[in-house]
Amino acid sequence: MKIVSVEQMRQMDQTAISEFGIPDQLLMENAGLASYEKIRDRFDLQKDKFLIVCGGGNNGGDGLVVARKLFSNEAKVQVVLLSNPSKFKGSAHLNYQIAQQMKIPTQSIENAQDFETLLPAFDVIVDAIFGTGLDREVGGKYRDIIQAINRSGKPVVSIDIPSGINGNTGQVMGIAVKADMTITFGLPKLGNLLLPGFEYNGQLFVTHISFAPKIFNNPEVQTQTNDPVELPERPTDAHKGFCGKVLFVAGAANYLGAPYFAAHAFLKAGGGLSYLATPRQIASTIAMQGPEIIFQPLQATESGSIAHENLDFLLEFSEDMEMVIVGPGASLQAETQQLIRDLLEKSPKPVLVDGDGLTAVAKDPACIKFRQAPTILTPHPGEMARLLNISIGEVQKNRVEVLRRACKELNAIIVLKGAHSLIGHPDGRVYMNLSGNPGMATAGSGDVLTGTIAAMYALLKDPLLATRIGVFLHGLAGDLAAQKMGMDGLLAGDILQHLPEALQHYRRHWREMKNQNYGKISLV
Ligand SMILES: NC(=O)C1=CN([C@@H]2O[C@H](COP(=O)(O)OP(=O)(O)OC[C@H]3O[C@@H](n4cnc5c(N)ncnc54)[C@H](O)[C@@H]3O)[C@@H](O)[C@H]2O)[C@@H](O)CC1
Ligand SMILES: Nc1ncnc2c1ncn2[C@@H]1O[C@H](COP(=O)(O)OP(=O)(O)O)[C@@H](O)[C@H]1O
Ligand SMILES: [K+]
Repeated sequence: MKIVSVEQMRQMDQTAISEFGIPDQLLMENAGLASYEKIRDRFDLQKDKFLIVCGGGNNGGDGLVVARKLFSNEAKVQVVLLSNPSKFKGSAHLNYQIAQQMKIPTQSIENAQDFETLLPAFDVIVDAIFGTGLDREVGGKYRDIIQAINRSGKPVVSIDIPSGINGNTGQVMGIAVKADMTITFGLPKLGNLLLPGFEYNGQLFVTHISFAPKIFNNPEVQTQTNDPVELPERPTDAHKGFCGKVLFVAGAANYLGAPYFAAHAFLKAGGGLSYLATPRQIASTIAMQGPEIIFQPLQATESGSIAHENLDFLLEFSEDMEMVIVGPGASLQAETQQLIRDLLEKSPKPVLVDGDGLTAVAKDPACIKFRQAPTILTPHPGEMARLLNISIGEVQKNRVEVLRRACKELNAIIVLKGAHSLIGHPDGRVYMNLSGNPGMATAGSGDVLTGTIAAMYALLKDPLLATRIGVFLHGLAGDLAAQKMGMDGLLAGDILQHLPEALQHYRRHWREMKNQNYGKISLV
C-alpha cells in the first residue's frame, strides 16, 4: 500500500475533485461515513454516549459528519467545538450548518475545565481536533484538552490521524491523542505509520473515500509498505552452489559475535556457501559455534583486526562470489578501516556494508559513490547520522527524507534500521517494513539481518528485492521468536534460530501477510 505525505494527500483530494468531479462535500461525507461505520461496529449505539471533539478545520468537519450519522441513528451525541464555528470553511461550514439545523447538541468550549466537567458523562470520545492540517506545536487549551482525553481512560476514536501527530514525520507535536482506533482517509499518511505516530493510532483503518484506484496507486507516490512477494522454489536438484556463495569480511580479536551471526544467518536463511574471511587468531573459536561456515583465515594487525595486506587476496577470492559483505565486527582500527574502503572501491562485486564498515564509509564516502555494482548499506540511526554528518535527532525526525537523500548521495540501497525499518533506493523509492518488534533491539540482531539479506540476494539476484525481503524475513523471525518466548531477553541467537521457520511461514503465508498489511493496516 502506498503511504503519502500531507502534501500528496492534498493533491490527491484535488485530483479527485478536479479530474473525477467528486465534490469536496462527498469526500467529507465518505470520510465521516467510514468512521461512523467503524464506530457503529465497535460500540453500542443504544447505550453508549458519544462526545465528538471538533477543531476548526476539515478534520472537525469530518467529526460533524460522524456526529450527524450517530445522531440520525438515535445515538446520544454531544459535539464540542474547540474553535469559533465562524472559522469553518467549505464542507466543514456546510456540515456545521446542517448540524445546527438538525439540532445536534453542540457546545463551544472555551477552556479545559469546562471540557473536564463534561467528560464523565460520556462513554466514547471521537477525536476530530486536528488532522493533516496540524502545523505547529499543540499548546494552550488544546494541550490541556488532549491531556484530559488521554487521562480519561475512555475509548478514543481518532479521525484521520491522532490529533497532535505530525502527518509527515510521525512526531508528537508537544502532545497527542492516544487513540484506540484511527480511521484514515485516502491512504495512510507517513505520520500514521512512522514511529512514534504509529503507536498513537491504536488499530488503524484506511478508507479510500471513493478515490479512483488511479489516484491511490499513483506511481509518483514513491513511498509504500514493504510487501512480501512470492519467493522462487528451491529446485529439487538444488546444490549448495546454486543457493549462493558469499564472502563475509568480518571480525576482530574482540568481536567474535558479529561475524558469526552474519555468516551463520546467511546459512539459516537458506544460503548455500558461507565464506568468512576473518583474522587467523579467531577463526577456530568462531568455527566452534558455526562449523558450517567455511573460513578464510587472514593476516591480522597487532591489535587483532584484519590487516591491509589481505586486500589482493580478498579481491581475488571474491571473484567467485555473488556478494561480498564487509564490516560486521571488523573494528575501527585505522588500517582495517582503510582496507575496507579500498576493498569497497576496487571490488566489482555487489557489496553489503554493515557495522564498522559503515564507519569506514562515513569517513570517506567516495569509496562507494562511484561503484558500478550494487551497494547495500544497513545503518541504524546512529550510523546514518555519521554517514550524513548530521545528528541522530535529525535522522529520526524525518526518517523518510533523510533516507532518500542518503540513497541519492551515496548511490546505494540503504536500510535505515529501527522500528518500521525503511528501505530506500537511489531512484527515490522507499519501502516501510511492518514486521519486527522491540525485542529485536538487542546486540547482534543487525548482524543477523546482514546475513539474511545476503541469503535473499543469493536466491533472488535482485539487490533491492533481496534487501526488502531480507528485512521482512528478519522481522518475521523476530516476531515468531517473540510469540514463543516474549520480547524481554530475546537474543540475536533466537532470531537466528527462527530464520528457517520464518522462511517456511513466509512461503506459506506471504499472500495473506501482504493482503492484510501484516495485520497493521486494515482496509475498510
Ligand atoms: N478534501 C479534503 O481535503 C479532505 C480532507 N479531510 C479532512 O481534512 C483534514 C485536513 O483539514 P484541514 O487542512 O482543514 O486541517 P485540520 O482540520 O487538520 O486542522 C487545521 C486547523 O487547525 C488549526 N491548527 C493547526 N495546528 C494547530 C495547533 N497546534 N494549535 C491550534 N490550532 C491549530 C489550523 O489553524 C486550522 O484551523 C484531514 O485530516 C481530514 O480529516 C476529509 O474530510 C476528506 C477530504
Ligand atoms: N523497536 C524495534 N522494532 C522492530 N525492529 C527493531 C526495533 N529495534 C531494533 N530493531 C531491529 O533490530 C536490528 C538491530 O540492529 P542494530 O541496531 O544494527 O543492532 P546490532 O548492531 O547490535 O546488531 C535492526 O534490524 C532493527 O531494525
Ligand atoms: K484527529
